[in-house]
Amino acid sequence: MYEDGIPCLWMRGGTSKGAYFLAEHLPADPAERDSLLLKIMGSPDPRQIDGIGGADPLTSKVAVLSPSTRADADVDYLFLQVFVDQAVVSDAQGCGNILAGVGPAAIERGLVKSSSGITEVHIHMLNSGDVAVARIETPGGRVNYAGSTEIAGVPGSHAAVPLLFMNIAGSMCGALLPTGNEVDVIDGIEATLIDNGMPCVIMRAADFGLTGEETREAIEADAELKSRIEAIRLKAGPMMNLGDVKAASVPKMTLVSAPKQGGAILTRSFIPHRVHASVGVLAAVTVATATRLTGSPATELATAPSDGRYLIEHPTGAMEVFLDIGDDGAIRGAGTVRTARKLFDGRVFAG
Ligand SMILES: O=C(O)/C=C(\CC(=O)C(=O)O)C(=O)O
Repeated sequence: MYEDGIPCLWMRGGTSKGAYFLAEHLPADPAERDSLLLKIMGSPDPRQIDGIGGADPLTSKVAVLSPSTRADADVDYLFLQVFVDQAVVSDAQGCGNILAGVGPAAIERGLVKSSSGITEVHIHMLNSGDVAVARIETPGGRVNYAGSTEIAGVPGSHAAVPLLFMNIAGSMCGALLPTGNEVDVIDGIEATLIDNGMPCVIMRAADFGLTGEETREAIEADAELKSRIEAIRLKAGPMMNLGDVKAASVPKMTLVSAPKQGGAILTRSFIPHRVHASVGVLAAVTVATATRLTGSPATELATAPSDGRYLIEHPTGAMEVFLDIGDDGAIRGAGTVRTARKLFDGRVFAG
């Protein structure tokens, strides 16, 4: 049935890359769909040599788009993480980086009608049930990818894709603080279990003997550190209402330290086994949110900005996220700016 290939847009969204499909072009049955996606990406194989995946979790991602089932949205977006070296496809998280390509892809595919100038796309994120708003440059009704916006972790400059999130607390865990505590202790380590768009476990890098400035490669080479962090993750999963997370890509294990480049806080994020080359969008929003608690390890290390603009430092620079904080101190919304680029439009073959 798929011998003639499947229409596929290969796009960079923020600091990630992924395959964007229309749901109507994929099997409706999730098990059949996932086994097809594993073949397309070339998983399981650390090199993904027989597929289009980039042998890194950040380049082994899928967006499935369909007409929106909600009156307040233009398009439905299901995010799927295709594991590189395991035969696993997970919908247990969303992805704010791949989200940056959803508006452009929906317009390219005719799912969303463009305006001349800026097209505002309301995106129903199926993984969490929340709606995000993306503003896409569409001069003359065509998506424009060129521009002067730079984001850390991506060479060059491109058209800005502002993203706005509302009511994302408890996106996958049911509550901002799923255990009801600002701090829990797991295996002797103080941790904030929190979800403001992304389930994260936030711990001090110093509690693992790290400065927080170690490279992605150095951290990944430390097998003992990785196994301590994985043991904590497996215990945190059920505490966060995520159940058994052995085969899930969440929670993200985030080590924090005092900022080193004038930002709000420095991060190293396990996603969950490899270390992120930068930081996830919704993960950055969640870390910024943790710095506003009273007792979190993130709070004591952070330098709080006065204007709601949090620079979340990461291995390749810093990501700015904006928190819209009400007079009562509650976070009403969050935003960031990403860029996206269409890399390839064609048909992909599953073999
Ligand atoms: O955490 C990951 O696995 C990678 C992500 C997630 C993301 O974007 C987010 O947190 O919103 C990414 O940077 O693409």
